[in-house]
Amino acid sequence: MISVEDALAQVLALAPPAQAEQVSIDQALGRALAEPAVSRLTQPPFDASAMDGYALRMADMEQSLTVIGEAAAGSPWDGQAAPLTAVRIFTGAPVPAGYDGVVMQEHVDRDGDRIRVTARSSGTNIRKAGDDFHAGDSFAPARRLTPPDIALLAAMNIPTISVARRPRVAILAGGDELVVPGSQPGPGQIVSSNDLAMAALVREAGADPVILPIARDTEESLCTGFAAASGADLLVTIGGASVGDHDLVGKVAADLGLQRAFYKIAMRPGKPLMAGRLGGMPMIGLPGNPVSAIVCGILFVQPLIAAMQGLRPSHTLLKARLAVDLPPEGDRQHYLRATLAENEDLPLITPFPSQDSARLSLMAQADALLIRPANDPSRHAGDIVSFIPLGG
Ligand SMILES: Nc1nc2c(c(=O)[nH]1)N[C@H]1C(S)=C(S)[C@@H](COP(=O)(O)OP(=O)(O)OC[C@H]3O[C@@H](n4cnc5c(N)ncnc54)[C@H](O)[C@@H]3O)O[C@H]1N2
Ligand code: MOO
Repeated sequence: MISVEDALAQVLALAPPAQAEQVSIDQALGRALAEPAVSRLTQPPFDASAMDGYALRMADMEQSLTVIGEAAAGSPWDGQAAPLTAVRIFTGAPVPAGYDGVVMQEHVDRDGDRIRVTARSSGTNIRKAGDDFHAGDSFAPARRLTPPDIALLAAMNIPTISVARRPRVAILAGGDELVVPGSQPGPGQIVSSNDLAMAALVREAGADPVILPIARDTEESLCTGFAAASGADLLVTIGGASVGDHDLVGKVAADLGLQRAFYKIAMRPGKPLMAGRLGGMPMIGLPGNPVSAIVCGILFVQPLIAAMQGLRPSHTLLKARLAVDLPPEGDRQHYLRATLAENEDLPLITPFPSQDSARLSLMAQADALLIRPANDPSRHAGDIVSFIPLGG
Protein backbone atom coordinates (compact mmCIF):
# COMPACT_ATOMS: atom_id res chain seq x y z
CA MET A 1 0.00 0.00 0.00
CA ILE A 2 1.32 3.43 -0.89
CA SER A 3 0.37 6.68 0.84
CA VAL A 4 -2.42 8.94 -0.41
CA GLU A 5 0.18 11.61 -1.15
CA ASP A 6 2.31 9.26 -3.29
CA ALA A 7 -0.76 7.92 -5.05
CA LEU A 8 -1.95 11.41 -5.92
CA ALA A 9 1.48 12.35 -7.28
CA GLN A 10 1.46 9.23 -9.46
CA VAL A 11 -2.09 9.90 -10.67
CA LEU A 12 -1.22 13.48 -11.59
CA ALA A 13 1.86 12.27 -13.45
CA LEU A 14 -0.51 10.42 -15.79
CA ALA A 15 -2.01 13.70 -17.07
CA PRO A 16 -1.22 14.36 -20.72
CA PRO A 17 -0.56 18.00 -21.67
CA ALA A 18 -3.73 20.08 -22.14
CA GLN A 19 -4.86 20.68 -25.72
CA ALA A 20 -6.01 24.19 -26.59
CA GLU A 21 -9.10 25.30 -28.47
CA GLN A 22 -10.67 28.70 -29.15
CA VAL A 23 -14.00 29.57 -27.59
CA SER A 24 -16.11 32.67 -27.48
CA ILE A 25 -16.15 34.20 -24.00
CA ASP A 26 -19.88 33.61 -23.64
CA GLN A 27 -19.02 29.90 -23.69
CA ALA A 28 -16.00 30.23 -21.39
CA LEU A 29 -17.52 29.78 -17.94
CA GLY A 30 -15.71 27.02 -16.08
CA ARG A 31 -13.02 26.64 -18.73
CA ALA A 32 -9.28 26.80 -18.04
CA LEU A 33 -7.28 29.38 -19.98
CA ALA A 34 -4.67 27.66 -22.13
CA GLU A 35 -2.64 30.85 -22.48
CA PRO A 36 -2.78 34.26 -20.80
CA ALA A 37 -5.40 36.65 -22.18
CA VAL A 38 -3.92 40.07 -23.01
CA SER A 39 -6.03 43.18 -22.59
CA ARG A 40 -6.67 45.09 -25.78
CA LEU A 41 -7.47 48.34 -24.01
CA THR A 42 -7.16 50.43 -20.90
CA GLN A 43 -9.96 50.72 -18.36
CA PRO A 44 -11.24 53.27 -17.67
CA PRO A 45 -10.06 54.60 -21.03
CA PHE A 46 -10.31 58.19 -19.67
CA ASP A 47 -10.64 59.89 -16.28
CA ALA A 48 -14.29 59.13 -15.52
CA SER A 49 -16.78 60.58 -13.08
CA ALA A 50 -17.82 58.20 -10.29
CA MET A 51 -20.92 60.28 -9.42
CA ASP A 52 -23.80 62.23 -10.85
CA GLY A 53 -22.92 65.84 -9.99
CA TYR A 54 -20.61 68.64 -11.09
CA ALA A 55 -17.02 68.61 -12.31
CA LEU A 56 -15.02 71.52 -10.94
CA ARG A 57 -11.57 72.67 -9.92
CA MET A 58 -11.01 71.58 -6.31
CA ALA A 59 -9.42 75.01 -5.68
CA ASP A 60 -12.80 76.62 -6.52
CA MET A 61 -14.74 74.48 -4.05
CA GLU A 62 -15.71 77.35 -1.69
CA GLN A 63 -16.82 79.71 -4.50
CA SER A 64 -20.03 80.29 -6.42
CA LEU A 65 -19.52 78.65 -9.82
CA THR A 66 -21.09 78.99 -13.27
CA VAL A 67 -22.25 75.81 -15.01
CA ILE A 68 -20.91 76.02 -18.56
CA GLY A 69 -21.64 72.56 -20.03
CA GLU A 70 -22.82 69.02 -19.59
CA ALA A 71 -21.04 65.66 -19.92
CA ALA A 72 -22.82 62.30 -19.89
CA ALA A 73 -21.59 58.72 -20.32
CA GLY A 74 -21.12 58.36 -24.07
CA SER A 75 -21.44 62.15 -24.64
CA PRO A 76 -18.25 63.92 -23.57
CA TRP A 77 -18.17 67.72 -23.18
CA ASP A 78 -15.44 69.10 -25.38
CA GLY A 79 -15.44 72.70 -24.15
CA GLN A 80 -12.65 74.52 -22.33
CA ALA A 81 -12.47 74.47 -18.51
CA ALA A 82 -11.99 77.86 -16.82
CA PRO A 83 -11.63 79.10 -13.23
CA LEU A 84 -14.91 79.51 -11.28
CA THR A 85 -16.81 77.23 -13.67
CA ALA A 86 -18.30 73.79 -13.36
CA VAL A 87 -19.69 71.20 -15.77
CA ARG A 88 -22.83 69.19 -15.08
CA ILE A 89 -21.61 65.59 -15.20
CA PHE A 90 -23.07 62.11 -14.91
CA THR A 91 -21.59 58.84 -13.71
CA GLY A 92 -19.29 57.29 -16.30
CA ALA A 93 -18.76 60.51 -18.29
CA PRO A 94 -15.23 61.64 -19.12
CA VAL A 95 -14.14 64.39 -16.72
CA PRO A 96 -13.27 67.38 -18.94
CA ALA A 97 -9.58 68.34 -18.91
CA GLY A 98 -8.89 71.16 -16.48
CA TYR A 99 -11.26 69.91 -13.76
CA ASP A 100 -9.82 67.82 -10.93
CA GLY A 101 -12.85 66.94 -8.84
CA VAL A 102 -16.51 65.94 -9.00
CA VAL A 103 -19.02 66.90 -6.30
CA MET A 104 -22.13 64.74 -6.06
CA GLN A 105 -25.33 66.59 -6.79
CA GLU A 106 -26.72 66.01 -3.28
CA HIS A 107 -23.89 68.24 -2.03
CA VAL A 108 -24.68 71.14 -4.36
CA ASP A 109 -27.29 73.95 -4.36
CA ARG A 110 -28.15 75.02 -7.88
CA ASP A 111 -29.90 78.23 -8.90
CA GLY A 112 -30.15 78.65 -12.68
CA ASP A 113 -26.63 78.22 -14.01
CA ARG A 114 -25.04 79.02 -10.64
CA ILE A 115 -24.02 76.37 -8.10
CA ARG A 116 -22.54 76.38 -4.62
CA VAL A 117 -21.03 73.32 -2.91
CA THR A 118 -22.71 72.67 0.45
CA ALA A 119 -20.68 69.71 1.69
CA ARG A 120 -17.23 68.40 0.85
CA SER A 121 -16.86 64.81 -0.30
CA SER A 122 -13.82 62.86 0.68
CA GLY A 123 -11.72 62.26 -2.42
CA THR A 124 -12.21 63.52 -5.95
CA ASN A 125 -14.93 61.13 -7.19
CA ILE A 126 -12.82 60.62 -10.31
CA ARG A 127 -11.77 57.19 -11.57
CA LYS A 128 -8.38 57.75 -13.18
CA ALA A 129 -7.67 56.30 -16.62
CA GLY A 130 -6.14 52.83 -16.21
CA ASP A 131 -7.27 52.48 -12.57
CA ASP A 132 -8.66 49.03 -13.36
CA PHE A 133 -6.25 47.67 -16.00
CA HIS A 134 -4.07 48.73 -18.92
CA ALA A 135 -3.78 47.62 -22.53
CA GLY A 136 -1.21 44.82 -22.60
CA ASP A 137 -1.95 43.62 -19.06
CA SER A 138 -2.15 39.87 -19.07
CA PHE A 139 -4.74 37.82 -17.23
CA ALA A 140 -4.04 34.20 -16.36
CA PRO A 141 -5.98 32.90 -13.36
CA ALA A 142 -4.73 29.45 -12.38
CA ARG A 143 -8.27 28.14 -11.98
CA ARG A 144 -11.43 27.70 -14.00
CA LEU A 145 -13.01 30.90 -15.27
CA THR A 146 -15.69 32.45 -13.07
CA PRO A 147 -18.48 34.91 -13.97
CA PRO A 148 -16.32 37.91 -12.89
CA ASP A 149 -13.50 36.55 -15.09
CA ILE A 150 -15.87 36.54 -18.08
CA ALA A 151 -16.78 40.15 -17.30
CA LEU A 152 -13.12 41.11 -17.10
CA LEU A 153 -12.33 39.43 -20.43
CA ALA A 154 -15.26 41.25 -22.04
CA ALA A 155 -14.11 44.58 -20.58
CA MET A 156 -10.61 43.87 -21.92
CA ASN A 157 -12.28 43.56 -25.34
CA ILE A 158 -11.21 39.93 -25.78
CA PRO A 159 -14.10 38.20 -27.56
CA THR A 160 -12.48 34.77 -27.98
CA ILE A 161 -9.93 33.00 -25.82
CA SER A 162 -7.75 29.93 -25.94
CA VAL A 163 -8.88 27.35 -23.38
CA ALA A 164 -7.98 23.77 -22.56
CA ARG A 165 -10.19 21.31 -24.38
CA ARG A 166 -12.61 19.59 -22.00
CA PRO A 167 -11.27 16.07 -21.41
CA ARG A 168 -13.64 13.26 -22.45
CA VAL A 169 -13.90 10.78 -19.61
CA ALA A 170 -15.24 7.29 -20.21
CA ILE A 171 -16.92 5.78 -17.13
CA LEU A 172 -17.23 2.02 -16.92
CA ALA A 173 -19.17 0.53 -14.01
CA GLY A 174 -19.17 -3.22 -13.67
CA GLY A 175 -21.05 -5.85 -11.71
CA ASP A 176 -23.59 -8.62 -12.37
CA GLU A 177 -25.82 -7.14 -9.66
CA LEU A 178 -26.25 -3.74 -11.32
CA VAL A 179 -29.27 -2.41 -13.17
CA VAL A 180 -29.81 1.10 -14.49
CA PRO A 181 -31.91 3.62 -12.54
CA GLY A 182 -35.61 3.35 -13.37
CA SER A 183 -35.56 -0.41 -13.97
CA GLN A 184 -36.89 -3.00 -11.54
CA PRO A 185 -34.04 -4.77 -9.67
CA GLY A 186 -34.45 -8.55 -9.63
CA PRO A 187 -33.32 -10.84 -6.79
CA GLY A 188 -29.83 -9.89 -5.62
CA GLN A 189 -29.72 -6.83 -7.85
CA ILE A 190 -29.22 -3.15 -6.97
CA VAL A 191 -29.43 0.06 -8.92
CA SER A 192 -26.14 1.37 -10.27
CA SER A 193 -25.34 4.76 -8.73
CA ASN A 194 -21.56 4.99 -8.96
CA ASP A 195 -21.44 5.72 -12.67
CA LEU A 196 -23.92 8.58 -12.24
CA ALA A 197 -21.97 9.93 -9.27
CA MET A 198 -18.75 9.77 -11.25
CA ALA A 199 -20.29 11.49 -14.27
CA ALA A 200 -21.42 14.31 -11.97
CA LEU A 201 -17.95 14.62 -10.39
CA VAL A 202 -16.36 14.59 -13.85
CA ARG A 203 -18.71 17.32 -15.08
CA GLU A 204 -18.11 19.35 -11.92
CA ALA A 205 -14.38 19.19 -12.64
CA GLY A 206 -14.84 20.60 -16.15
CA ALA A 207 -14.76 17.44 -18.27
CA ASP A 208 -17.34 15.64 -20.41
CA PRO A 209 -18.39 12.23 -19.07
CA VAL A 210 -19.43 9.34 -21.28
CA ILE A 211 -21.19 6.61 -19.28
CA LEU A 212 -20.55 3.26 -20.96
CA PRO A 213 -22.97 0.33 -20.72
CA ILE A 214 -22.58 -1.54 -17.41
CA ALA A 215 -20.08 -4.37 -17.76
CA ARG A 216 -20.85 -7.84 -16.43
CA ASP A 217 -18.43 -9.77 -14.24
CA THR A 218 -16.80 -11.58 -17.14
CA GLU A 219 -13.52 -10.90 -18.84
CA GLU A 220 -15.29 -10.70 -22.16
CA SER A 221 -17.80 -8.08 -21.02
CA LEU A 222 -15.06 -6.01 -19.40
CA CYS A 223 -12.95 -6.24 -22.59
CA THR A 224 -15.93 -4.91 -24.54
CA GLY A 225 -16.24 -2.06 -22.05
CA PHE A 226 -12.54 -1.20 -22.27
CA ALA A 227 -12.76 -1.24 -26.07
CA ALA A 228 -15.71 1.16 -25.94
CA ALA A 229 -13.52 3.59 -24.00
CA SER A 230 -11.02 3.94 -26.82
CA GLY A 231 -10.73 7.53 -27.98
CA ALA A 232 -11.47 8.91 -24.51
CA ASP A 233 -8.90 11.05 -22.71
CA LEU A 234 -9.36 9.17 -19.44
CA LEU A 235 -11.00 5.90 -18.42
CA VAL A 236 -12.51 5.53 -14.96
CA THR A 237 -13.67 2.06 -14.02
CA ILE A 238 -15.76 1.45 -10.92
CA GLY A 239 -16.02 -1.81 -9.01
CA GLY A 240 -14.32 -5.13 -9.46
CA ALA A 241 -11.14 -3.70 -7.98
CA SER A 242 -10.84 -5.95 -4.93
CA VAL A 243 -9.55 -9.48 -4.53
CA GLY A 244 -12.75 -11.51 -4.94
CA ASP A 245 -13.24 -14.12 -7.66
CA HIS A 246 -15.45 -11.69 -9.58
CA ASP A 247 -13.12 -8.69 -9.28
CA LEU A 248 -11.63 -8.80 -12.74
CA VAL A 249 -10.80 -5.21 -13.60
CA GLY A 250 -7.13 -5.48 -12.63
CA LYS A 251 -6.65 -8.72 -14.58
CA VAL A 252 -8.42 -7.52 -17.72
CA ALA A 253 -6.59 -4.20 -17.67
CA ALA A 254 -3.26 -6.01 -17.25
CA ASP A 255 -4.09 -8.36 -20.14
CA LEU A 256 -4.87 -5.33 -22.28
CA GLY A 257 -1.45 -3.86 -21.46
CA LEU A 258 -2.08 -1.55 -18.50
CA GLN A 259 1.17 -0.01 -17.33
CA ARG A 260 0.14 0.04 -13.71
CA ALA A 261 1.37 2.90 -11.56
CA PHE A 262 0.04 1.41 -8.32
CA TYR A 263 -2.63 -0.82 -6.79
CA LYS A 264 -3.88 -0.38 -3.22
CA ILE A 265 -3.38 2.68 -1.14
CA ALA A 266 -3.28 3.39 2.58
CA MET A 267 -6.61 5.12 2.55
CA ARG A 268 -10.02 4.55 4.06
CA PRO A 269 -12.34 4.32 2.21
CA GLY A 270 -10.70 3.48 -1.11
CA LYS A 271 -8.02 0.90 -0.40
CA PRO A 272 -8.28 -1.08 -3.67
CA LEU A 273 -7.64 1.95 -5.91
CA MET A 274 -5.52 1.36 -9.01
CA ALA A 275 -4.13 3.69 -11.66
CA GLY A 276 -1.98 3.47 -14.73
CA ARG A 277 -1.74 4.10 -18.44
CA LEU A 278 -3.49 1.98 -21.03
CA GLY A 279 -2.24 2.52 -24.57
CA GLY A 280 -1.47 6.16 -23.80
CA MET A 281 -4.77 6.80 -22.02
CA PRO A 282 -4.71 7.32 -18.25
CA MET A 283 -6.92 4.91 -16.33
CA ILE A 284 -8.14 5.01 -12.75
CA GLY A 285 -9.79 1.92 -11.30
CA LEU A 286 -12.06 2.88 -8.41
CA PRO A 287 -13.44 0.57 -5.74
CA GLY A 288 -17.10 -0.30 -6.06
CA ASN A 289 -18.40 0.66 -2.64
CA PRO A 290 -20.37 3.81 -3.38
CA VAL A 291 -18.78 6.04 -0.76
CA SER A 292 -15.30 4.76 -1.61
CA ALA A 293 -15.88 5.54 -5.27
CA ILE A 294 -17.07 9.07 -4.53
CA VAL A 295 -14.27 9.84 -2.06
CA CYS A 296 -11.68 8.54 -4.55
CA GLY A 297 -13.42 10.56 -7.27
CA ILE A 298 -12.98 13.71 -5.20
CA LEU A 299 -9.42 12.94 -4.14
CA PHE A 300 -7.99 11.55 -7.39
CA VAL A 301 -10.28 11.83 -10.43
CA GLN A 302 -11.13 15.50 -10.03
CA PRO A 303 -7.51 16.57 -9.45
CA LEU A 304 -6.42 14.52 -12.50
CA ILE A 305 -9.05 16.28 -14.62
CA ALA A 306 -7.76 19.63 -13.34
CA ALA A 307 -4.20 18.65 -14.27
CA MET A 308 -5.40 17.56 -17.73
CA GLN A 309 -6.64 21.13 -18.21
CA GLY A 310 -3.29 22.57 -17.13
CA LEU A 311 -4.59 23.62 -13.71
CA ARG A 312 -2.91 23.19 -10.39
CA PRO A 313 -4.98 20.56 -8.66
CA SER A 314 -5.47 21.35 -5.01
CA HIS A 315 -8.13 20.68 -2.47
CA THR A 316 -9.23 23.31 -0.07
CA LEU A 317 -8.02 22.16 3.33
CA LEU A 318 -9.68 23.89 6.26
CA LYS A 319 -9.48 23.60 10.04
CA ALA A 320 -12.25 22.70 12.47
CA ARG A 321 -12.65 21.75 16.13
CA LEU A 322 -13.68 18.22 16.93
CA ALA A 323 -17.07 17.95 18.63
CA VAL A 324 -16.39 14.45 19.96
CA ASP A 325 -13.56 12.20 21.14
CA LEU A 326 -12.16 9.83 18.50
CA PRO A 327 -10.25 6.56 18.98
CA PRO A 328 -6.78 5.99 17.48
CA GLU A 329 -6.63 5.42 13.72
CA GLY A 330 -5.40 2.34 11.91
CA ASP A 331 -2.72 2.21 9.24
CA ARG A 332 -4.75 3.97 6.53
CA GLN A 333 -5.41 7.71 6.18
CA HIS A 334 -9.08 8.07 7.01
CA TYR A 335 -11.54 10.41 5.32
CA LEU A 336 -14.55 10.51 7.65
CA ARG A 337 -17.90 11.80 6.50
CA ALA A 338 -18.84 14.59 8.89
CA THR A 339 -21.17 17.50 9.51
CA LEU A 340 -20.12 21.06 10.31
CA ALA A 341 -21.75 23.51 12.70
CA GLU A 342 -21.00 27.15 13.39
CA ASN A 343 -18.86 27.78 16.43
CA GLU A 344 -17.05 30.67 18.10
CA ASP A 345 -13.73 30.48 16.27
CA LEU A 346 -13.43 27.43 14.04
CA PRO A 347 -16.42 25.38 12.84
CA LEU A 348 -17.34 22.36 14.94
CA ILE A 349 -16.99 19.04 13.11
CA THR A 350 -18.85 15.85 13.99
CA PRO A 351 -18.14 12.62 12.11
CA PHE A 352 -21.07 10.27 11.61
CA PRO A 353 -20.96 7.36 14.06
CA SER A 354 -21.17 4.99 11.07
CA GLN A 355 -18.44 5.30 8.46
CA ASP A 356 -19.67 2.36 6.38
CA SER A 357 -18.48 2.90 2.81
CA ALA A 358 -21.80 1.66 1.44
CA ARG A 359 -23.96 4.33 3.12
CA LEU A 360 -24.71 6.85 0.41
CA SER A 361 -27.33 8.61 2.54
CA LEU A 362 -24.62 9.68 5.01
CA MET A 363 -22.27 10.68 2.19
CA ALA A 364 -25.03 12.87 0.75
CA GLN A 365 -25.63 14.51 4.15
CA ALA A 366 -21.94 15.14 4.82
CA ASP A 367 -20.62 18.70 4.79
CA ALA A 368 -17.00 17.63 5.02
CA LEU A 369 -14.42 14.88 4.82
CA LEU A 370 -12.55 14.96 8.13
CA ILE A 371 -8.95 13.86 7.51
CA ARG A 372 -7.18 11.68 10.01
CA PRO A 373 -3.63 10.64 9.13
CA ALA A 374 -2.66 6.97 9.30
CA ASN A 375 -1.84 5.92 12.88
CA ASP A 376 -3.25 9.17 14.30
CA PRO A 377 -3.46 8.79 18.11
CA SER A 378 -6.74 9.34 20.02
CA ARG A 379 -8.22 12.78 19.54
CA HIS A 380 -10.38 14.70 21.96
CA ALA A 381 -13.30 17.08 21.67
CA GLY A 382 -11.88 20.56 21.06
CA ASP A 383 -8.79 19.33 19.17
CA ILE A 384 -8.13 21.07 15.85
CA VAL A 385 -8.38 18.83 12.76
CA SER A 386 -8.27 19.31 8.98
CA PHE A 387 -11.14 18.76 6.61
CA ILE A 388 -12.09 19.05 2.95
CA PRO A 389 -15.38 20.93 2.51
CA LEU A 390 -18.00 19.20 0.36
CA GLY A 391 -20.61 20.71 -1.93
CA GLY A 392 -21.83 24.31 -2.06
N1 LIG B 1 -11.25 -10.02 1.13
C1 LIG B 1 -11.35 -8.74 0.94
N2 LIG B 1 -12.54 -8.22 0.56
C2 LIG B 1 -12.65 -6.90 0.38
C3 LIG B 1 -11.54 -6.05 0.59
C4 LIG B 1 -10.32 -6.61 0.96
O1 LIG B 1 -9.30 -5.92 1.16
N3 LIG B 1 -10.27 -7.95 1.09
N4 LIG B 1 -11.72 -4.72 0.44
C5 LIG B 1 -13.05 -4.19 0.63
C6 LIG B 1 -13.06 -2.82 0.23
S1 LIG B 1 -12.24 -1.76 1.22
C7 LIG B 1 -13.75 -2.38 -0.85
S2 LIG B 1 -13.85 -0.71 -1.17
C8 LIG B 1 -14.46 -3.27 -1.74
C9 LIG B 1 -14.14 -2.89 -3.17
O2 LIG B 1 -14.56 -3.89 -3.96
P1 LIG B 1 -14.66 -3.81 -5.53
O3 LIG B 1 -13.97 -2.62 -6.06
O4 LIG B 1 -14.22 -5.10 -6.05
O5 LIG B 1 -16.19 -3.54 -5.74
P2 LIG B 1 -17.37 -4.57 -5.97
O6 LIG B 1 -17.07 -5.83 -5.27
O7 LIG B 1 -17.62 -4.59 -7.40
O8 LIG B 1 -18.52 -3.78 -5.22
C10 LIG B 1 -18.46 -3.47 -3.88
C11 LIG B 1 -19.84 -3.03 -3.41
O9 LIG B 1 -20.23 -1.87 -4.14
C12 LIG B 1 -21.42 -2.10 -4.86
N5 LIG B 1 -21.32 -1.47 -6.20
C13 LIG B 1 -20.42 -1.78 -7.13
N6 LIG B 1 -20.62 -1.02 -8.23
C14 LIG B 1 -21.66 -0.24 -7.97
C15 LIG B 1 -22.37 0.75 -8.71
N7 LIG B 1 -22.00 1.07 -9.97
N8 LIG B 1 -23.39 1.40 -8.11
C16 LIG B 1 -23.76 1.07 -6.85
N9 LIG B 1 -23.12 0.15 -6.10
C17 LIG B 1 -22.12 -0.51 -6.65
C18 LIG B 1 -21.50 -3.60 -5.01
O10 LIG B 1 -22.81 -4.04 -5.22
C19 LIG B 1 -20.91 -4.06 -3.71
O11 LIG B 1 -21.86 -4.01 -2.68
O12 LIG B 1 -14.10 -4.59 -1.50
C20 LIG B 1 -14.12 -4.98 -0.11
N10 LIG B 1 -13.87 -6.37 -0.03
O1 MOO C 1 -11.82 1.14 0.89
MO1 MOO C 1 -13.17 0.30 1.08
O2 MOO C 1 -13.24 1.60 0.13
O3 MOO C 1 -12.73 0.74 2.77
O4 MOO C 1 -14.80 0.44 1.59
